[in-house]
Amino acid sequence: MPATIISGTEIAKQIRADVAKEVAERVQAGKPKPGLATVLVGDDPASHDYVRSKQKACAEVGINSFGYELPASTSQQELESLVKKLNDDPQVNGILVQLPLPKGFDEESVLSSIRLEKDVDGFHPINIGRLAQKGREPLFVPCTPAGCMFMLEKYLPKIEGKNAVVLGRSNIVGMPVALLLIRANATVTICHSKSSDLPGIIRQADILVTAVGRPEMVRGDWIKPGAVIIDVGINHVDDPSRPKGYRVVGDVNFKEAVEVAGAITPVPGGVGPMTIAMLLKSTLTASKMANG
Ligand SMILES: Nc1nc2c(c(=O)[nH]1)N[C@@H](CN(C=O)c1ccc(C(=O)N[C@@H](CCC(=O)O)C(=O)O)cc1)CN2
Repeated sequence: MPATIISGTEIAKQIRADVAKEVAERVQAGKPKPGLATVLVGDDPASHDYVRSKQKACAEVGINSFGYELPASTSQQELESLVKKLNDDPQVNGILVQLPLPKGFDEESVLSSIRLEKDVDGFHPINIGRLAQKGREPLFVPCTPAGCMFMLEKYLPKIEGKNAVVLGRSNIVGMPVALLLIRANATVTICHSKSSDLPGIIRQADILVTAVGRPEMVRGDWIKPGAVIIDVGINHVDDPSRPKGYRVVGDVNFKEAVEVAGAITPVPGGVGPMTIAMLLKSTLTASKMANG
């Protein structure tokens, strides 16, 4: 039997509706609207698209968004001064600096300059550090990993004791998702491009999260029958038959994997939409922390 398709689009729609409802109730009760500042540096087209989508999503759920677009020639100091100004702005509950920053910026320093209470992206080194430590709680968790866990928990009632394999070790996805899986009491293996015998490692996975950026790298015969697969990869592959000249595929060969897995996220329409839904949820949480 083919795998259940985990539709991020549908789950995200529900989360967005819940956020919209709560925002409307709060505004009705006299609370201020939540506010998200988006900071975009440079002219990377994908980053522009993502920030536009985030601003549109904010508008749809009643969150104010304040967009800041800076040229790639902006200095580190100018960027951090903007963040500091936003830290002090009571209308801004969350600050999102779109990543990656253009070459030459000290990303860690920029992320560290965001006030912890406004770090809705969860990338502040203190929030990440707390995520990595037992008994410590981050104020916010990075949005894509949070979205992965939300989907996983919906389809797998018990994560505890399962073998989870994370393919990829990026700061944005691989490492934080591995930390979240450990917190959920899974037995976690992180593997990457330098690991030997990737197919052998992946065949042990009851849960597989891929975030490696290699189009359709994971083949169907690498998958343990019944596994739950969360494919975070967004890879553009040339396809002259498509209007844009490319199609978007994940890190997993979907056609093959769907015949073996128990459940799988599609690309597009899987983890991507969850990233933005979790950002809206975190911005609402930040507003509640600030305004009661
Ligand atoms: N500050 C941040 N920067 C980046 C993050 C982040 O969470 N915070 N994540 C990614 C990009 N990203 C959001 O910023 C993002 C990526 C993909 C999607 C999405 O919905 N993708 C669609 C497919 C899009 C396509 O066709 O190309 C899908 O998967 O259905 C949303 C947000 C890096 N930077």
